[in-house]
Amino acid sequence: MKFTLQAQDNFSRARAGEIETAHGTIKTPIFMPVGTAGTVKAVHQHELVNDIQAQIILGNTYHLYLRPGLDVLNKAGGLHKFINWDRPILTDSGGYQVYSLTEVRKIKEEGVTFRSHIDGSKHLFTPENVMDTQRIIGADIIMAFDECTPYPCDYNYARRSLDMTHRWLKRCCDRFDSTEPLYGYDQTLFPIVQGSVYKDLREKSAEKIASFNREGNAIGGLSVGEPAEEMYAMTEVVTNILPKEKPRYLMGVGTPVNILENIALGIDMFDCVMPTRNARNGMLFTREGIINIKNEKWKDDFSPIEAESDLLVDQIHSKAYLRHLIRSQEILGAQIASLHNLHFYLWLVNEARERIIDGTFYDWKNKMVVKLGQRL
Ligand SMILES: Nc1nc2cc3nc(NCCc4ccc(CCO)cc4)[nH]c3cc2c(=O)[nH]1
Repeated sequence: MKFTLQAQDNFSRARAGEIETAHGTIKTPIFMPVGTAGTVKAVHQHELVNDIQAQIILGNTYHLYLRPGLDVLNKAGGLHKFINWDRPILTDSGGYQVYSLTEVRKIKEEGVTFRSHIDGSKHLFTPENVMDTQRIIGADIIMAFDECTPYPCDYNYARRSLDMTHRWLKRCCDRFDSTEPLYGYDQTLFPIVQGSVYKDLREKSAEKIASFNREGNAIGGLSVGEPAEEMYAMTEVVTNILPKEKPRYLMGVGTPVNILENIALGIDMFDCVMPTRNARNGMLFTREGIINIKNEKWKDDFSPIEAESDLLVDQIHSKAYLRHLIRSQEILGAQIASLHNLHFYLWLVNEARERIIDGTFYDWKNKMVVKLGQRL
């Protein structure tokens, strides 16, 4: 994997670049649609995801391991072949999903035991077997097995948690560096910075992660309920330390405003379920602000969903029609709203990229942050 920096903003830490992977080049800043179980929910034909020019999609080790399972993925020749997607894929390592999706779980030095949220069966994830699993899935970029430190937590818990994440990272690197890719193309392992909302722990973790000298670095333990100001403060501390010449991936972020503020703090890669998960209950992100399409005020508004958008469904369908579909729980409503939101997120980060390159990012970002935060 190769990262090329193409432009650096003069008034912020924002930068534009390109990441070359075995499945093609990603232009940054980038938003990665979350295709949890091998698809982007409600937008099941990923030809549609193609329409929205998604450059890379995100999968989850936890979900894919449970269903369809490693045997099927191995026989398919990996996830790319299984879902017939020939562009880059990134998989999260499962640490966060076990923490956020399962009740019964135990975290020990060896790893995490948990019960499947699907059928209650018992499983153990360790740094080693999560590396082996991500080799079988075959994503271009894979994540280290970490503990996403819960929020809030006291200082001592955060310190012990990040020390274990660092020990697990060493085990991930040893395993990854001593195994080969299974399908003939290289994969890249990103370590993950933790440290909760404690400045000194974030500095310690960022220095430790940077010392592993991997090809890209991720920031975890944020977008877990902390106030946005805390998120920005921790991102600023960490991007101060992570090497400039490597991509920085802020996990699970976020709202359009979160994304713009973190681009200005030097983040290159984002993922979040928000655009698709919130779309299903009618939350639409637009250039002018947030629309709750179920609101009475759109009942007889026959204007296009978003006239300025170059997405077909935004132009040919009205707000009134989408309101009707969502209120009627029609699948088409979820599909249109999900497509719209994904397209908006991809437009937003591409617009940011172009403005970083032409030097107009900073003023535009400050204007957009005001507009994007308002409820229409
Ligand atoms: N391996 C690893 N993965 C992570 C994924 C994350 N995802 C998040 N936040 C997602 C938060 C999130 C969840 C749901 C919705 C939709 C409902 O409004 C939006 C945001 N934080 C995260 C932290 C980590 C982390 O430390 N380590």
